[in-house]
Amino acid sequence: MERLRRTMMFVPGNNPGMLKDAGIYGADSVMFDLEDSVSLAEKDAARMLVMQALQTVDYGDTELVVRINDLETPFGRPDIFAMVKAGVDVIRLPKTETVDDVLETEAVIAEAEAYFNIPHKTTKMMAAIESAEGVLNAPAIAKASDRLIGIAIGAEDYVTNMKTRRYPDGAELSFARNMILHGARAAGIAAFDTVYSDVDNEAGFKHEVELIHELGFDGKSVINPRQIPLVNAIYAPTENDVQNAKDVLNAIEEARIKGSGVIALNGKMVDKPVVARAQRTMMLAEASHLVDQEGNWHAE
Ligand SMILES: CC(=O)SCCNC(=O)CCNC(=O)[C@H](O)C(C)(C)COP(=O)(O)OP(=O)(O)OC[C@H]1O[C@@H](n2cnc3c(N)ncnc32)[C@H](O)[C@@H]1OP(=O)(O)O
Ligand SMILES: O=C([O-])CC(=O)C(=O)O
Ligand SMILES: [Mg+2]
Repeated sequence: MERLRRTMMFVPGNNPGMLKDAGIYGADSVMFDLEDSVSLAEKDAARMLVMQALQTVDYGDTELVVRINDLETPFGRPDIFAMVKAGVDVIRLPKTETVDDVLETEAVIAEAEAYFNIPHKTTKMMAAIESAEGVLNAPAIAKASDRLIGIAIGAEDYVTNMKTRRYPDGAELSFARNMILHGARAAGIAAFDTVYSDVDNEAGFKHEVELIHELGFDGKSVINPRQIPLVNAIYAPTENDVQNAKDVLNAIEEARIKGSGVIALNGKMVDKPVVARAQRTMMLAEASHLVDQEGNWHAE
């Protein structure tokens, strides 16, 4: 079954309390940060702390991601070696601009795996795109390595590069979001939306999540545990969605028995793409524990 990645929670790598408790809030993935939330003076200490957390804390089946410093900095290479050694699931490359950025990072990951006798390609990657150059290269970046599980937009750096700022309607991100989504879908990998920094603005956050859900993003980076249930609520199929999906699947089965690939259900055409969407709804409902294995609704 496809892995759910609705929420990926940033956790500053220099905060031992947050690192220890990061797994308890129900994020699908946690992302320990060694990059922009850590000051230069704390880079080495944060790397040690994150490594220790990965090796000692039980995060259950939460996906473990680390945002490293890029290889242009003196921290990038030691970050990769430490995280590969500690068994991180995914390394997130920040500020990715070109295919070469991905390939250079991948080469160091492969070197670290060989050095620590870890099977080749154990460590997955994701690339954050945070500039005009990166956005224009998004489709190629998404196809640059078979280690990539997804690409993400990093809007704070992106709007800075674009000489604008973030606005409530998100018009300034429209082109970048669409490039990243199309790049990801064309490569068959996941697309992640960016952080929403105004943590106390619940209405504004929900508005943004509704927009990115409608566009087709797999999920969103979050910076605070309070944002997690808000994303999950918008991504969860409703009981009505599940019923409709089941009706579609039953109707197409009836059509198949009659030797047809198309049938009308309540006056609407049901054919292959409608069936594919219904199957995805059932997959999401099952992965979100809203239905049992027979597809019966059992949420409270
Ligand atoms: C542009 C970029 O690069 S964004 C990525 C880098 N930025 C980050 O990683 C920031 C991460 N987030 C944070 O540091 C914080 O959530 C802030 C500063 C935004 C808000 O902090 P607060 O107002 O203290 O948050 P809040 O009061 O909601 O915290 C409630 C609890 O959740 C914990 N918590 C808050 N954010 C996080 C987090 N990101 N990860 C883990 N735990 C967290 C707090 O430690 C607190 O725990 P406690 O109740 O045991 O004391
Ligand atoms: O990737 C993110 O969502 C956070 C980030 O670094 C940015 O917005 O610049
Ligand atoms: Mg950034």
